[in-house]
Amino acid sequence: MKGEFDNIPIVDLSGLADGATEAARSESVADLKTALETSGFAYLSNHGVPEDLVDRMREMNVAIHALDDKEKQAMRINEFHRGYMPMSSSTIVTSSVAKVTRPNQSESLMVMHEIPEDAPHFGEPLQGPNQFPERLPEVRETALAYMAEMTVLGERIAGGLAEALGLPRDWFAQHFQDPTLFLRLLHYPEQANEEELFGSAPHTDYGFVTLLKQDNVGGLEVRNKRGDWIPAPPIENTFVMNVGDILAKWSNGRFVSTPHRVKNLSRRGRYSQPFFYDPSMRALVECPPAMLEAGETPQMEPVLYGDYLLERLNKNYDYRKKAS
Ligand SMILES: O=C(O)CCC(=O)C(=O)O
Ligand SMILES: [Fe+2]
Repeated sequence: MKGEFDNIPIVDLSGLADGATEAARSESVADLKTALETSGFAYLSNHGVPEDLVDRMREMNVAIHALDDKEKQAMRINEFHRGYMPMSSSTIVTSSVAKVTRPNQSESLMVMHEIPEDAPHFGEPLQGPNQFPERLPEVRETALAYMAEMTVLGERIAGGLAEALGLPRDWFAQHFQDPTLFLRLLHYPEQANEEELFGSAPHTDYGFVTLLKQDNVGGLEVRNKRGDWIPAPPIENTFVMNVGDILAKWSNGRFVSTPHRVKNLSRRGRYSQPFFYDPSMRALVECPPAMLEAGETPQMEPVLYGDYLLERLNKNYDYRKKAS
């Protein structure tokens, strides 16, 4: 049943790899389906992303946040949502989970899909240049390689999700031709243990799926139906995957977008790197009639993913509020 869970299952994704047997594929799809219908969260093992690349990305994340403030400010977030966000610059006011009043205790570098300057849509909302630290040229290279691998994983997962919904394997592909990709390189300093003060306040994610790598500090928690916060500690060689709001709507509520939060009460900094795999800005998100059962009606009005996303971003990030 939805929301009834006390732990987050490990789902072996080897069945989604190219060349896997049909039996292995069915098993991965079935396990993914159960996890996403129940908790909306899963640890993914055998995901196919090289661990040395994941480790290099983590090292870059640590190096970025060790830069001095001047270097960070030089890449301060631009109107295309790319660059450095200082501590306390986002408050998740759209959270349906809690009334969030205190800003998140984190700093981050937001990297998105690259747009060549001569691309016809360069300059449109969220289609502009990334910003990387001048002193660390390897960051760009590593982030782009990491996003490319994570996109392959996202595509595989989308194939599995389509099958779990009774749709053809490639059903989502048409909506991900120019996927909207976010790689957020986060640092949560040690924080005070105060009420309503979080590294990341209780929220659900906006998008399709989130694929998170965290270090070994811990502090991520997921809320079940009873209202208990279930810890989601790191498990080696896995990603934590969760369903975002747009996938929950798209699947007519089959998959659940579950509240989660982060509090870093350890005595050291915590580093994490969520990758958000989202549809093209122009994708029309509309519940596929083929997945509806007799008598079932779509719960959502069709929406352009780009419109939906911009509305959320404009409300939650300080740097966008003046413009909106
Ligand atoms: O850092 C984490 O563990 C989770 C971050 C998160 O929930 C988010 O960025 O949406
Ligand atoms: Fe999240």
